[in-house]
Amino acid sequence: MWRRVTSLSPVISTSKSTSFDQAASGFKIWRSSFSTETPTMVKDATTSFKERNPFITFVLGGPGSGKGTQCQKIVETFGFKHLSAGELLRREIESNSENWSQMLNTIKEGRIVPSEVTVRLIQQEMESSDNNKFLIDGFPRTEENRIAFEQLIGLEPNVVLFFDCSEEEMVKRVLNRNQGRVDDNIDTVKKRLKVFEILNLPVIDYYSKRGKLRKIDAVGTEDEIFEKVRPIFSACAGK
Ligand SMILES: Nc1ncnc2c1ncn2[C@@H]1O[C@H](COP(=O)(O)OP(=O)(O)O)[C@@H](O)[C@H]1O
Ligand SMILES: O=c1ccn([C@@H]2O[C@H](COP(=O)(O)OP(=O)(O)O)[C@@H](O)[C@H]2O)c(=O)[nH]1
Ligand SMILES: [Mg+2]
Repeated sequence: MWRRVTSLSPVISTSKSTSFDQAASGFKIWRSSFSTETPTMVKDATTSFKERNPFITFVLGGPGSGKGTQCQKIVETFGFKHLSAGELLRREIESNSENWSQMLNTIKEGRIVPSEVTVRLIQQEMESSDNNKFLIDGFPRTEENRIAFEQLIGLEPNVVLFFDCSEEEMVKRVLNRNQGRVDDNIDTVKKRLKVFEILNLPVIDYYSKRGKLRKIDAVGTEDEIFEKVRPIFSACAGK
């Protein structure tokens, strides 16, 4: 029997700290290649980006909960710029960028790429965009991701969407996705669900306590779900 992830005990039983270590493991050497100092040029770009007063939405939910699908609809209706963290990482891998093989292995195992990498990619996309309304899809996936974004970008999201979906439905959707992704197989999906529960739910809880979370029941047709999403943006976009 599958249950909704928000009330689910781990699919593979390990302690929280063990799983966190698993999710973060393998990055010690990789991590050490990143400088902790922010170059002056980057600081200037970040300062001017903040002055643009962007509208930032984080879009969260387990694998297959429909984040990308609903982001597409939000883009069409409300004109946001869609940044999928997973897509940005996949693009990096395809372009054979530095650390591409570690990124690929991390994704294959359903673990989380170091924050510095992901935040840098998101930052580049936001700063080079003419659009000032952003949907950041599939990020932050961990508390560490969240804190890194706040520290490096110096901003918090205006709104956080959470697509709440049963595990049964998420597994079904991921296995039918047919996009040739290395992580859309049953073994990796189980790991991703576990990483979602242990590392992502605390982020969702954090934003819930700060009054920023908009939880959406993600079971139903794509259009039915979008009708629940629409009022959240109509309120701020005047549509
Ligand atoms: N409401 C829905 N009902 C059925 N299938 C859906 C629904 N929303 C999305 N899908 C399909 O499920 C798969 C996963 O959706 P996607 O938007 O990629 O999810 P996520 O980005 O959260 O992993 C895709 O093949 C998509 O077409
Ligand atoms: O901020 C992120 C976003 C994604 N990923 C990795 O990229 C994979 C695919 O993410 P995506 O958001 O594309 O998957 P989805 O939830 O949409 O199925 C994740 O399982 C992680 O391994 C990551 O490490 N950090
Ligand atoms: Mg997606």
